[in-house]
Amino acid sequence: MNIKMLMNMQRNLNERILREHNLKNEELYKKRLLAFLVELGELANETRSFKYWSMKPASEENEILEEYVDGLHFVLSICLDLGIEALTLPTERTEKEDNDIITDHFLGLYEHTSKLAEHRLIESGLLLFEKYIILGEALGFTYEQIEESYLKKNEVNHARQDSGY
Ligand SMILES: O=c1ccn([C@H]2C[C@H](O)[C@@H](COP(=O)(O)OP(=O)(O)OP(=O)(O)O)O2)c(=O)[nH]1
Repeated sequence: MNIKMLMNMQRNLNERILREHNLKNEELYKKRLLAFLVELGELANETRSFKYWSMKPASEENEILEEYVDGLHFVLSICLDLGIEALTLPTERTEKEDNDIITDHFLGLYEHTSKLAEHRLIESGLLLFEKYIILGEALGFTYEQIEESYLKKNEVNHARQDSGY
C-alpha cells in the first residue's frame, strides 16, 4: 500500500470538497472525528462481530471493505489535520482475529478517537492510523485490498462532487 499516494489523494479530495462547499479546513476537525466514529459504527454493524444475539452472518467481504475504506478516508483526513506528513504501516502483521478481539479493537478505537477531540497530538494521530490498519488486518484484509478499495471509493467521492452531492 502506497500511503504517500493515498495521503496526497486524500488531501486533493478534501481541498476539492472545501472549495465546492465553501468551507475552511479549520472548522472541520471535530466533525471529521465524529464522521469517523459514525463510519466505525457502520463498519462494526456490517461485521456483526458484536451481535451475540444473532445467527445472521457478517455482510459480504466487499461490503465490509467498503465501510472500512470510508473510515480510512477520515483517518487520513484527521492525520492531515494534525499536520502529519508521513505515515508508516505497522512493522508487524496482524492475523485475522475472532469476534472477541475485533470487539476490543473497535472499543480501543472509539476510546482513542474520543480523546483526539481534546488532545490534537501528532503521536495520537500516528497511533490512530496504526490502530485502524491493525483493525483492517484483524478483519482479514490485505494491504492490496485496502488500497484498491480506497482508490475506487476516492474516485466515487470525486464523482459525487462532480454531480453536486
Ligand atoms: O472531507 C471529506 C468528507 C468526506 N470524505 C469521504 C469519506 C467517505 O468515503 C465519504 C463519506 O462517507 P459515505 O460515502 O458513507 O457518505 P454519506 O454521505 O454518509 O453517504 P450515504 O448517504 O450513502 O450514507 O466521503 C472525505 O474523504 N473527505
